[in-house]
Amino acid sequence: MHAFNLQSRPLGLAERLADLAVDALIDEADLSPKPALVDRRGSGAHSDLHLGLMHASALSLWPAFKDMAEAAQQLARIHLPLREALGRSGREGERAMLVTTGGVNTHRGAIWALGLLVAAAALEPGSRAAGSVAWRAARLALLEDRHAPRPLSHGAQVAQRYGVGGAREEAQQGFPAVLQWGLPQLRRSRARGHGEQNARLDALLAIMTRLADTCVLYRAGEAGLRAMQDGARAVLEAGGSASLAGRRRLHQLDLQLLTLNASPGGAADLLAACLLLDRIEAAADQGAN
Ligand SMILES: CC(C)(COP(=O)(O)OP(=O)(O)OC[C@H]1O[C@@H](n2cnc3c(N)ncnc32)[C@H](O[C@H]2O[C@H](COP(=O)(O)OP(=O)(O)OP(=O)(O)O)[C@@H](O)[C@H]2O)[C@@H]1O)[C@@H](O)C(=O)NCCC(=O)NCCS
Ligand SMILES: Nc1ncnc2[nH]cnc12
Repeated sequence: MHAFNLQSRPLGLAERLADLAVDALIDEADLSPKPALVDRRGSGAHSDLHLGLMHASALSLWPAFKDMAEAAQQLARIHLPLREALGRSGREGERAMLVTTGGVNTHRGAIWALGLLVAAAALEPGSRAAGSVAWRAARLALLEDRHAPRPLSHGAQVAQRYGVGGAREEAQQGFPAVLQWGLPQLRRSRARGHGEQNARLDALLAIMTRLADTCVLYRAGEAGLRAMQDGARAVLEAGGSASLAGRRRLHQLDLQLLTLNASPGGAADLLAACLLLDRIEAAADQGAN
């Protein structure tokens, strides 16, 4: 079911992609129990976030995602004018998010990742394999938007301090955390019959085993990042979130990350990217265009 399918006229491609992106964000927010993140149980390591705010934020981004997909359809190739059009829509999306949340950053990384992916999918509607979409998104991310402000963001501070590439590099490399870890784990856990919610949790954990999450680094340094990566690996090695041993480990990881104030917000964004790519590919399998 999609958030905006209430109108009677058939939806265009850009609208359907925006629906899929918003759905992926809402499904990520709802997924529970996620370690130290906002979910149905509560606010995790965040004092300024809650589930209703995550939903409202996701819904506020629909016009920006639609605009990005439309720009890709209209400009129809990977070049600077498209990259800069995406930057404008992305900044417009950030403004809408901040108005909706009263100034709280809920989805900055997600606007970037899902925006690029939505545009990449709209560029070539017949080519929706996850790897192909991510590769086009990477080529877009490699173009330098001349109008992008360069604030000393948390990500930029962490990049200077620890020499990690963060959200920008993850996109420029074609979303390896999603393509190599999240998506294969999602599909493996589904194939083992673990149930959709457990498969999504396992995909999040698989992303957490590898990601240099700048949110975690900013809040909890390298010790926090190690705790996130090692703890996520321990859950998967114990059998994943569908097993009793894995659930016990997941509970321990939740407590540990809460103690460290280490929220894996970047991994959460990339889980949403993973769900989006999975659905775009499934739409292709069903012959949608
Ligand atoms: C290119 C940008 C993504 C800017 O990147 P930069 O690193 O400079 O900026 P940040 O503001 O730090 O945002 C990056 C967000 O990306 C997520 N993330 C973190 N690590 C990774 C990773 N390795 N790979 C992918 N994604 C990652 C993460 O987002 C989540 O965390 C957010 C909360 O973070 P923060 O504000 O630090 O919050 P708190 O710790 O809670 O702070 P306090 O409240 O405690 O103070 C949350 O929003 C999640 O989404 C990082 O935060 C891009 O934004 C950009 O250039 N935009 C310009 C517009 C544009 O061109 N758009 C293109 C449209 S396609
Ligand atoms: N569920 C979540 N909790 C906290 N930060 C997030 N950023 C994106 N999704 C998030």
